[in-house]
Amino acid sequence: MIEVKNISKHYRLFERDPGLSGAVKALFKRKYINKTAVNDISFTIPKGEIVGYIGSNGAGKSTTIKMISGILTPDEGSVIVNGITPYSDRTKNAKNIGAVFGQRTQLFWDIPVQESLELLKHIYEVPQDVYERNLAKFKEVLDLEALLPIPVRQLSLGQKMRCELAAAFLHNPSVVYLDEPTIGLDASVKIKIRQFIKQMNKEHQTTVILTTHDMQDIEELCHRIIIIDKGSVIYDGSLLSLKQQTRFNRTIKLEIDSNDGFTLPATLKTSVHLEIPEEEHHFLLHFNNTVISGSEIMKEIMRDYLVQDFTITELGIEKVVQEIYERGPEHAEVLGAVKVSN
Ligand SMILES: Nc1ncnc2c1ncn2[C@@H]1O[C@H](COP(=O)(O)OP(=O)(O)OP(=O)(O)O)[C@@H](O)[C@H]1O
Repeated sequence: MIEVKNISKHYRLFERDPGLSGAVKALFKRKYINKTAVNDISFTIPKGEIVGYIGSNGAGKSTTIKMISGILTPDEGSVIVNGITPYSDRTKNAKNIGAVFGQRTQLFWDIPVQESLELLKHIYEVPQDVYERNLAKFKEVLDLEALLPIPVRQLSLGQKMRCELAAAFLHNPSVVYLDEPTIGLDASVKIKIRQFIKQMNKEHQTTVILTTHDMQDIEELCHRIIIIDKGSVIYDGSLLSLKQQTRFNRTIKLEIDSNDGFTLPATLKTSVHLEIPEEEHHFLLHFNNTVISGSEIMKEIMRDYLVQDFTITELGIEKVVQEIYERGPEHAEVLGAVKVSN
């Protein structure tokens, strides 16, 4: 169980006037400004949940994760993870958690992966039988066998990431923080990694906080997402409800046999948004399926037009989230996708 209560983090930044005179002035008098990276964030994550923690670049994701995992201390507020305050009790906290932080490694650069894992076994005091069982499983699910004799520095990005995940889950931690675990990886490695996270979560009830810009990761792994923007939570809820609440969550691609163009029937004007793409005789109709169904729309259109073909697609999460990022928290209400939790 993770309880985050009203945490904020401000960075103190050194500010210098431009040019040579600025550099000289700064030698004698330093000017600082405060930058708020995380602003009064609260949420609770029960045991066994996989939560996607997402936001655009610089939104404050890493800063939040660093506070929850004990690397940084919040300036205000508090964090409790399984009864422990992570930044106050770092040693005890380390035994309970696993982490993969993007480009950084917890494996030893110059020695074979197997020896790195052995060392971590001792550091985390993992019983031999648990170690052997886990290693056997990791070999199978992450396809590790061939990588174990190789030093980390000789591994490709995807190979290294598979080993990092094995290291993060080696001691059966109750909470795992994953910061961009699939960044830059090819599709087959991404699939492997997602399968592995799912399996570990299912078998051990591992709580996972996943930070990623890859919306496929979110779609496949997380029922709940927390979206932050400019340091504040702008959405905390299910992925499904985010999609449903978005202004348009479906699109009909329509091909009609008409040289006179296409106008929306009056009955659809309030519920359907028409987009006219470059392609001749093709039209896009955006709508929300909780307001009007695709078949109702098609019935109306077929009264006036000869429809050659049509397809209905669901709005991908990329689009939903992109719209929220672009509009920002101040416009999120218009989008109808906001449920602020704190
Ligand atoms: N050590 C630091 N010193 C000063 N400012 C920092 C520091 N770390 C982060 N920031 C600033 O705090 C804000 C939040 O940064 P953070 O790294 O938490 O964002 P993020 O959501 O993880 O971004 P990204 O997706 O790009 O990794 C940014 O404006 C960043 O410039």
